[in-house]
Amino acid sequence: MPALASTTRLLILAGYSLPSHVSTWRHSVRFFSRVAKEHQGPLTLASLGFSSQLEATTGSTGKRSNVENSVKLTRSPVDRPRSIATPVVKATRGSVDDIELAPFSAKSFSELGLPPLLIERLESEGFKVPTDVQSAAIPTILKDHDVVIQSYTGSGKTLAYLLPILSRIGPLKDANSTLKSKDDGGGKRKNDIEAVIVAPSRELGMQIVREVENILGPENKRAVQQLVGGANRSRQEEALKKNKPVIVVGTPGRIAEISAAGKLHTHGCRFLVLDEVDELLSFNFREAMRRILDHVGRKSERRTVLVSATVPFAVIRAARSWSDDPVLVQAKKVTPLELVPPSGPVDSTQPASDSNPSASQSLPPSLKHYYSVVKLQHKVDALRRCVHAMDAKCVIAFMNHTKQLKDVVYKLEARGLNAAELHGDLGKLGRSTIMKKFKNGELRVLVTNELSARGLDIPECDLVVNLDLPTDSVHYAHRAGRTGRLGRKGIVVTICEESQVFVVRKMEKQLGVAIHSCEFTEGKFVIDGEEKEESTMDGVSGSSDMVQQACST
Ligand SMILES: Nc1ncnc2c1ncn2[C@@H]1O[C@H](COP(=O)(O)OP(=O)(O)OP(=O)(O)O)[C@@H](O)[C@H]1O
Repeated sequence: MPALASTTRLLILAGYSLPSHVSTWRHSVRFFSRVAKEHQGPLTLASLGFSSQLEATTGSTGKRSNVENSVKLTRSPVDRPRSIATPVVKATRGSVDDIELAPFSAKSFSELGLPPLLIERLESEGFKVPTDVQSAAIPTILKDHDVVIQSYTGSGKTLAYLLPILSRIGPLKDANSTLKSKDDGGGKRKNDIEAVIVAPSRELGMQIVREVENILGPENKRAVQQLVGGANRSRQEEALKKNKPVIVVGTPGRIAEISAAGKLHTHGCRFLVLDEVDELLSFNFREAMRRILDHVGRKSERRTVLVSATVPFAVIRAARSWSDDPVLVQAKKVTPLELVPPSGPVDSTQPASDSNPSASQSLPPSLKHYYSVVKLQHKVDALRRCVHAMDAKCVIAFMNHTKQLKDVVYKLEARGLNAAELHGDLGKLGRSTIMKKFKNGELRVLVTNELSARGLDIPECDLVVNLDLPTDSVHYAHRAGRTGRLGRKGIVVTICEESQVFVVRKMEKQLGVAIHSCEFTEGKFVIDGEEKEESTMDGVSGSSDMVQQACST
């Protein structure tokens, strides 16, 4: 009985009172898995016709029973399946008026069980409607589950984990939240940090800090402290001592360093977030990550959140060892980890197919992909022609080697394009100055390496160019995801040599997207062959729409 099975699975995750044989979380996962295996498919909240209104209830049971006032999802007034078709939502936030394809499903943040103070702050910052992944992740984390969040680039994963955290700790937390706080006699020391958020780059770390500060508001900014590498360490340590923040956000090396120096107390940490987790698993971060994981308390006593647009199976393995009965949260879908196939939930290294439909789930659907074949020595000129033909205003060009960036910048500037290089060898100040100039439109082209591929949120970016081929489809996805954020239109152009076209074709298959061949001649963007008509309608004209929108924001 598939319908019954699905409903039961929904009820379990949604926190409905369960029959006594599934009254504990462990039981429920086992039961859940059994039913889900019978049913063969992931849990879908919206498709089963439940609204995500949350109400306080008492008597929560099971492993998570330390949540005395837990929340439960209630049925919508009309108890029948709601359409899962993506609604067209007009953005209410000032700078995001151009959102056309925003993947929202819950109608408001208040439906998700967030405390009133936090909702007020969200509204004053212009956040009115949660995205799909936020609609799925917020109630799940509020229900005290460990999660792996996977959703395409620019879909709002940061707020998806920040909001449930801020509703449990810090100045905006739910006044009725009865989770043991550090002052409740929970055995924690006064200066213990309550949430540790780790990101692989300084830029991403700083971006997350800004997002937390925005939500907290100016009077509460001190509740969060950045601990990113490249910045003055003693100042960071001073700030920790003086401000006693509840949240720290930083890069693995710096967090590990300050922790090893005994200046950061994270043993009582209640939330550990690993953003861009697949990157954090890389060899470079191994030692620092080990230190962090060894000093954030027991996994049963904290909630662990792993996040990325690309989730290879290594992440699933890491989640199993670092977190406690985690679930995989995707937009409109929550799946127990034991049901995730060994190929991974989003295996962008394998061809997209019926059996691997999720390969394309790391890319925003609104993106258009093209490639252009040129000789090696004409690549930079092709980039220049591409920028002009698209009339793009905010362009990120990716290369593989830091040494070549400067040369490209010189060539572009010599042809009248404002450009700058961004890479890890620049100091923190230099990097942030360039980012500022790029964001405020002083620079038209940012020439960069893999450093900028992960997590950077520059909503105005209307064109991404691969001046060198990315090493694989995962890298392609993260680079491409710097444009087309939150439902905006975006264009990705890969400039390559004839001998590299087969690599583009391979990534096309793995990602499950069409990458059309194109040229830039006489200031025009020309799509080759039969693809021309289709793309001219919504690609070329789309690009000029996009550019106008980018200009107006
Ligand atoms: N509910 C919302 N309403 C309006 N804007 C939102 C909402 N949620 C997030 N945003 C904005 O959308 C943009 C993208 O969000 P975010 O950076 O969290 O995406 P992401 O999924 O983490 O992307 P990536 O995978 O590239 O890291 C940000 O500018 C953020 O402020």
